[in-house]
Amino acid sequence: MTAPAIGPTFDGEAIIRVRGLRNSFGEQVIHDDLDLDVKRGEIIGVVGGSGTGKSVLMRSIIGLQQPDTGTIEVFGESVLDADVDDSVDIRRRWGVLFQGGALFSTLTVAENVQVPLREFYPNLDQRLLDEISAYKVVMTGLPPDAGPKYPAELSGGMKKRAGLARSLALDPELLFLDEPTAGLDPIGAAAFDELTRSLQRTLGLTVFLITHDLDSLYAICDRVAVLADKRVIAVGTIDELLALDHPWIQEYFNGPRGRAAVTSAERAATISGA
Ligand SMILES: Nc1ncnc2c1ncn2[C@@H]1O[C@H](COP(=O)(O)OP(=O)(O)OP(=O)(O)O)[C@@H](O)[C@H]1O
Repeated sequence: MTAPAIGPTFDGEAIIRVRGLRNSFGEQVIHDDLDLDVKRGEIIGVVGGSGTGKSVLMRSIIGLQQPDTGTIEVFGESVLDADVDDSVDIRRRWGVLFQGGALFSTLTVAENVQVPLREFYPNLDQRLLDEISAYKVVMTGLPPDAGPKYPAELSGGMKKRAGLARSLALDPELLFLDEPTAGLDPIGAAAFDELTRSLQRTLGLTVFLITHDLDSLYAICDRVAVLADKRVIAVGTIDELLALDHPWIQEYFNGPRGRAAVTSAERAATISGA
């Protein structure tokens, strides 16, 4: 069964297409008959209560979690049936920022950015690796002298940017971000949102964004997918979701934090339009 179709009919190209996904750990069923389409070029926010399986969904899509059943296509290719060569070709085209950044603590920022480059292009010479990593560091708003620093020498916001720089190392078409603004103060989080939006526009990225941050949803997401009851119960713009009579959706978007996010989004729109 597909998720309720709400809002405009989806007629664009699906860069991610998930059908009938089921994931379980022992007796615990996380997803059951989950469907989701992600359109090329959009920022899709993925929300849901804690433990509803947002990260497991992302891990399934990127091939780190073998589902019980279902199909997952990315770039029109089946992720689950891909042979080793196809799998490398697919993985080369996406970047991932895991929850917490997951930087290698014993490597500098530049070396962290070079990890995927070395993995996928083992013959690149060191000068080129240094040039590419320096470019990615600056692209994510870090000062150029951040390259030789170790993660422990960076602030929380800088670590996130370093993780983002690494996820962009291979010039991906598709970016997976798992709670990128968690742990940042509101100003740092807003700056990271702005960076995500600007990179998405400049580089023509599609972004799969798992977040609890209502401000991020309002500020940068084109559509939002809601996980509940083991599946995606609705996908649409926030206005479209607000029109649905689902208790979790109403509580989430219309609760005190949701209303505060609307106010701050309206304020930001007024300032940028002034
Ligand atoms: N490798 C694993 N083995 C067993 N259970 C797991 C494993 N990975 C995830 N789970 C369980 O699957 C459920 C969904 O986890 P997941 O991390 O996807 O939730 P989430 O929606 O991302 O939550 P949060 O918003 O708190 O990060 C949780 O109950 C979690 O304990």
